Amino acid sequence: MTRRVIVAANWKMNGDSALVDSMISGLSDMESSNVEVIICPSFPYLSDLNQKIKAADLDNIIQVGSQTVSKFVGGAHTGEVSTTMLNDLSIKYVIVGHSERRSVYNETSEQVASKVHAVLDAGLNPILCIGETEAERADGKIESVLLSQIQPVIDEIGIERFSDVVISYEPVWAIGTGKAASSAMAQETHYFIRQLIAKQSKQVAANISLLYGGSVNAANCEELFAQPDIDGGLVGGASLQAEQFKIICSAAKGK
Ligand SMILES: O=C(CO)COP(=O)(O)O
Repeated sequence: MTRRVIVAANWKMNGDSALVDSMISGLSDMESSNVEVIICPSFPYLSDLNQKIKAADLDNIIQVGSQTVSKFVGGAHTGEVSTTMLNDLSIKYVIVGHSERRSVYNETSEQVASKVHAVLDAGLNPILCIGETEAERADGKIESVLLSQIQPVIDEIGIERFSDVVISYEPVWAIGTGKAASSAMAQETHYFIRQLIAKQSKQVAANISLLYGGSVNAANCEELFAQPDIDGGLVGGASLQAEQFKIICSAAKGK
C-alpha cells in the first residue's frame, strides 16, 4: 500500500446513540480531501454509525473502524467479535494493540501480532498502536520498547505485508493527559520508527503511514502534522467534539 494521510477518531468507551447523531450532523459539511477520516466507536454503534454515514452521503469521506477484534474467526469465544462480523458490517479499519488493551487487558505483542494477521487475512486495515511509558522513556528504553512491539508483527506477517499496516505511535504518557509530545519529539520518534522498518525494507518504510496519537487537539495538530514523518493522527478526547475533530482533519489536508 502507498503512504496515506489518515486522521482516525478513537471514541474509546465513550458515546451513545446521541453522539452518533450529533457527529453525523456536525460533520455533514465535511468535504472530500486527501485525508482518510476514520471513526472508531464501541462495537454497539458500528453498524448505526456506518449506516448513518452512508445515508448522509459521507461514505466517500468518512470510514468506520472498530477499536479491537478477536484473533479467532468464530466459535466458542464468549464476548468476542470476529473479523468476519466486522466484514459483514462493512467495517474497514481495526485498531489493534492500543496501550489500554495492552496494559488493562494484558494483550501481549504476540497476541497483537496474531490480531494484525487475522485483520489482514480478512481484507481489513489494521491500525497498530505502539508506544512507550513514561518510565521506559526515562530509562532510555524507547527504541527497544518500540522494536519489541513492532518486530513480533513483522515476524508474524512478513515484511512485505507490513506495508498494509498503519502504525500509530502513541506515547502512553501523552494519552489522555493533555501533555502531547512536542512536534520535535514526535518527529524524532517517527523518524526512528521509519528507520527501524527501513532496515528490513526501504520500500515498506517509505510507504507505511505513521500516525501520532496522544493529546492531539485543535491547537497542536497543525504543528504535529507538519512534521515530515507524521502522516496524520489517532485522536481520543478531541474526536468526541465535531468542531474540534473537523479542525484536526483539516490540519492534515495537503500533506
Ligand atoms: O489513545 C488515544 C487515541 O487512541 C489518544 O487519546 P487522547 O487524544 O484522548 O489523548
